[in-house]
Amino acid sequence: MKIFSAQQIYNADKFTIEKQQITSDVLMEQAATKLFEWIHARLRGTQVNIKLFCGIGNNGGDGIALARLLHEHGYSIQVHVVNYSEKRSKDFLLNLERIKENKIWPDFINEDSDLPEISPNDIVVDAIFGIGLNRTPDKWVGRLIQHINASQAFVLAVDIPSGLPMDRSPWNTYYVIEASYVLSFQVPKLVFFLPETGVYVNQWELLDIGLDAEILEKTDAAYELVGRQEILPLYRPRLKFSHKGTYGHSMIIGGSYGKIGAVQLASNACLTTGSGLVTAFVPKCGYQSLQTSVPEVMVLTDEDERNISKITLPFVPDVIGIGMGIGTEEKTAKAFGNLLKEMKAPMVIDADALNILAKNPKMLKDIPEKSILTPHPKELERLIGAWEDDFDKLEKAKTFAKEHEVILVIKGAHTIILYNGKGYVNTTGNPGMATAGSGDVLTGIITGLVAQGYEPLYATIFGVYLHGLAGDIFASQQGYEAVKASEISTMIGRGFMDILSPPEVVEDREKG
Ligand SMILES: NC(=O)C1=CN([C@@H]2O[C@H](COP(=O)(O)OP(=O)(O)OC[C@H]3O[C@@H](n4cnc5c(N)ncnc54)[C@H](O)[C@@H]3O)[C@@H](O)[C@H]2O)[C@@H](O)CC1
Ligand SMILES: Nc1ncnc2c1ncn2[C@@H]1O[C@H](COP(=O)(O)OP(=O)(O)O)[C@@H](O)[C@H]1O
Ligand SMILES: [K+]
Repeated sequence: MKIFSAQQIYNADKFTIEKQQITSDVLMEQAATKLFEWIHARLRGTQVNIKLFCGIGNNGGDGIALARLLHEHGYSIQVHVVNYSEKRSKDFLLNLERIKENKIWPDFINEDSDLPEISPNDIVVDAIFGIGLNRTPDKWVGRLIQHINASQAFVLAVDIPSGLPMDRSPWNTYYVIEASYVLSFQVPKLVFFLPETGVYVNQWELLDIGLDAEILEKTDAAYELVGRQEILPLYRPRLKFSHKGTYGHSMIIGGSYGKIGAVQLASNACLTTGSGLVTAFVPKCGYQSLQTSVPEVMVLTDEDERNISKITLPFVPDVIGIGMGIGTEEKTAKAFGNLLKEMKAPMVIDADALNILAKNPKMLKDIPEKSILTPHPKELERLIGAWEDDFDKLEKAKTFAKEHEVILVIKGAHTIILYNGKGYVNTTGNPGMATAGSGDVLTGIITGLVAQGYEPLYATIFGVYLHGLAGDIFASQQGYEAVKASEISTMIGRGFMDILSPPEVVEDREKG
């Protein structure tokens, strides 16, 4: 699903109005009706105080129109107009007139007004600012936002939590609504998925307000949200008359004394994802434990006992996954540098192999085309330098990925994959996966998919999704705390089954 910028949403808005020959207030009414239906389906007339805080732009207009619909259906409402500017939008004013015709008299909050009381049992509708926010809210509006956040009431944000800009981190982190739930119009917003801004969102859901399909289709979005719908077409079925050679030979290179488990995790995940053959290359000390723990994996050893010092491959693998537990010793860095020069097929580069690259930027030019780099935030910083905020990070990372022609995976709660100027935002995974070795499993999964013939970009998108899904399935059975990297691998098979199962079973995963 495409993620639009604010400007693209305004364009889609305008296009819809022109093509469908409607007026803009009709679109607002559609939006308000969808909001109303969502609330009504859950409350079913329950008597609870609904306090609507409405700005003076179109987000506020949505709020006012919603208030009218709630009132018409017998709900107890109070409308507070947050009067932060003289420049009221046309459709806000129209809806203000309509609500007055219904004998509802909003309370106007200005700079010197007392803040209205909010009980923890109230429902607050946040329609103060929408996607039009372009500067920090005034102090008194900020105080109101803090007052709402302190109320403990359920806060339903319209379109986007007020105070959250669409294209940068907030100017003042206290001046942003901490929404309990966000009902967002038509398309997801990038800020929902970034660590600095996603914290204000909690849960979100999209409402289809009828923006024209043609404009949604033809707009090129810089980011795409990856759900099951995007994943299923990437799946490559296993063929009846295939053999293990059909599914590729993966090489997993890594480990050092005390860190052989990382290779074990990656090799096991690689096999479980379907790689036909897997060979691990480790320092001598890893031989026995690997042979015993993952019997399906073939093992080659370095001449060095504790570290990788010279990588000699007796065959040409289809793909190499490298870096887990490998360390950053001088001799290891040299061996990795030589391998980069020799290898033509794409590699999946992780962990200390990334740290070696960061320390030796000259090596970057030797990375095989369409290789996949999987840094966590600290490793990313070593590669691309410090950033100002999440948007700056994405821009810097995009530039890096383009310059070196690699697929860059920024790992996190919503892992983002960058390639050739475009971003793919993952939707699976959970905080249980913040655990030792879960990155090693991801490297194994992606390597296993490349081995089977998935295009590197698709292998990455599919692999990141599958990894998170396997973690989600495990967590749904045993809870977040019990998620261990090795347990994620045990659910890879269930993950595939989930991806291939009929849609109604997995519908709930499409929400945030
Ligand atoms: N296509 C869509 O998705 C539709 C969007 N609609 C609503 O329209 C909203 C966008 O409306 P607007 O463009 O009117 O913008 P907002 O309602 O977000 O903000 C109102 C205006 O306030 C001004 N402003 C920005 N930052 C400010 C600040 N810190 N202090 C004071 N004033 C500030 C700006 O001039 C802005 O246009 C969406 O979020 C959505 O709720 C709906 O009405 C229907 C259609
Ligand atoms: N809060 C979270 N929500 C979802 N996924 C997470 C979260 N924290 C970590 N992960 C995932 O777990 C993996 C951790 O990788 P990494 O930090 O490299 O672990 P390690 O180095 O221990 O192997 C990544 O795929 C990341 O996206
Ligand atoms: K809002």
